[in-house]
Amino acid sequence: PEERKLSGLWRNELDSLMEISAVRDNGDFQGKYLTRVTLAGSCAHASPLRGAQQQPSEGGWPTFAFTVRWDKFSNATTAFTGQCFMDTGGKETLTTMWLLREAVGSLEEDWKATRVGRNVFTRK
Ligand SMILES: CC(=O)N1C(=O)N[C@@H]2[C@H](CCCCC(=O)O)SC[C@@H]21
Repeated sequence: PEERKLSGLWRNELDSLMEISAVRDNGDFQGKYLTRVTLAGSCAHASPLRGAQQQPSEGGWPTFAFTVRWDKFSNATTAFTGQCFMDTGGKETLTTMWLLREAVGSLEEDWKATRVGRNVFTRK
């Protein structure tokens, strides 16, 4: 099947940008996530991301997962997982769900440390 790879520039519904660099033969990739959303009013930074995608030999749309380390923001990390789809017009979308883990000061606060959400990305 033609290369169904995630490399390139993507934008989500919050207008955040994700740049995925070359996808290796084993599906590994890395890139940068430029969020437009800052929880504590800090300015936007590019955060490193690493992940891996499937490359199904029988065709079909690959699933993937990646993590973003929000290193210039705070001690937080997000794990995204999802699948790439193409609509009849040839437009690719990445539908994802994510878990955002923020650092909390004590085990007693652990209950409130993880958020879940959805993001849809289309090529920029
Ligand atoms: C304070 C802090 O850690 N962060 C902050 O203020 N913004 C980033 C992330 C924003 C993700 C929004 C979703 C998107 O852009 O698609 S949540 C953790 C990090």
